[in-house]
Amino acid sequence: MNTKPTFTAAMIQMRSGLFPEPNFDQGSRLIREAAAQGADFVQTPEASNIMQADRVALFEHLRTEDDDRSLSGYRDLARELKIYLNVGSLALRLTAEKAVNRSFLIGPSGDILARYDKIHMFDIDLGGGESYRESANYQPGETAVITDLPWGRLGMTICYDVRFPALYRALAEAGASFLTVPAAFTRKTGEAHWHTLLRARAIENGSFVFAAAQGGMHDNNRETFGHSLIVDPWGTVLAEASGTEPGIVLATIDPANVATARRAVPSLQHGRRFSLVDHKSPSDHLHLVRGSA
Ligand SMILES: O=C(O)CNC(=O)[C@H](CS)NC(=O)CCC(=O)C(=O)O
Repeated sequence: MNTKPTFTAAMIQMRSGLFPEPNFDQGSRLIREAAAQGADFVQTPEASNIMQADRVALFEHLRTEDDDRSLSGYRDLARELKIYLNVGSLALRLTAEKAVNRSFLIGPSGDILARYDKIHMFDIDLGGGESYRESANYQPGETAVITDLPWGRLGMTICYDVRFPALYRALAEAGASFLTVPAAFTRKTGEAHWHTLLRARAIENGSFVFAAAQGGMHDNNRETFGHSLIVDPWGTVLAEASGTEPGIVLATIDPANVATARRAVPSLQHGRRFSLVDHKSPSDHLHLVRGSA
């Protein structure tokens, strides 16, 4: 295994369809390719196992964590290739009514080192008839998760979580140098927000951001943005998929850049120095008279 101070990270861009088996074939082929190119850490996107809009069909294909063949297949693959594998997320059955959107960190032994259940549900009306109700099928997690890679600590998140900066600040304050944001961003919000949100999370937390993405037109009629990214703690994009095609992007990661960026701009240490006053509350009004118009 790699014992150098630096490592190679690879983002797998996918176009998941309606059925777990071909999705696993697509993912594992690209993971093998990444490992062949020297990747030590590989991430797959959100919904690596299935993208299915119809609830009945979705639940027909969902398995529990213990019975999921994609998960056991990815564990075997991590062991065979001796890589750290972040399966960005798998949809898994939790109960008869609810699923969970769960991200895994699998070690080179094939063991599951950490799991994270997506906290923030994408319940959105985008306009033009484009609506999402993730919470109708999925039970949100309630726990932020941090774990260890040989090269530093890793904070795990998923997709829409990226819009909630307090989660990333909590992970960075708990020691994360690497933040994972596997995603299935919509084309519309991706065009407007994807690079900005990911670079902001990297810059404000002095952390690497890893974001493997779904891309293109899926069989469930969803269109996703692609542009899988690796961002360094200074906000520089180290690698980016050029569009929506399935494939891999790689970058060499030097964990020392975390300390360098945080020394240059110590915003993590300068945070949380305020209290908040509501000018509508009479008792607090006086505090604001001087400062506000
Ligand atoms: O449902 C599936 O099949 C897979 N899961 C997703 O696509 C998820 C939940 S609907 N997508 C997002 O969170 C998009 C967030 C986004 O696009 C934004 O924050 O702008």
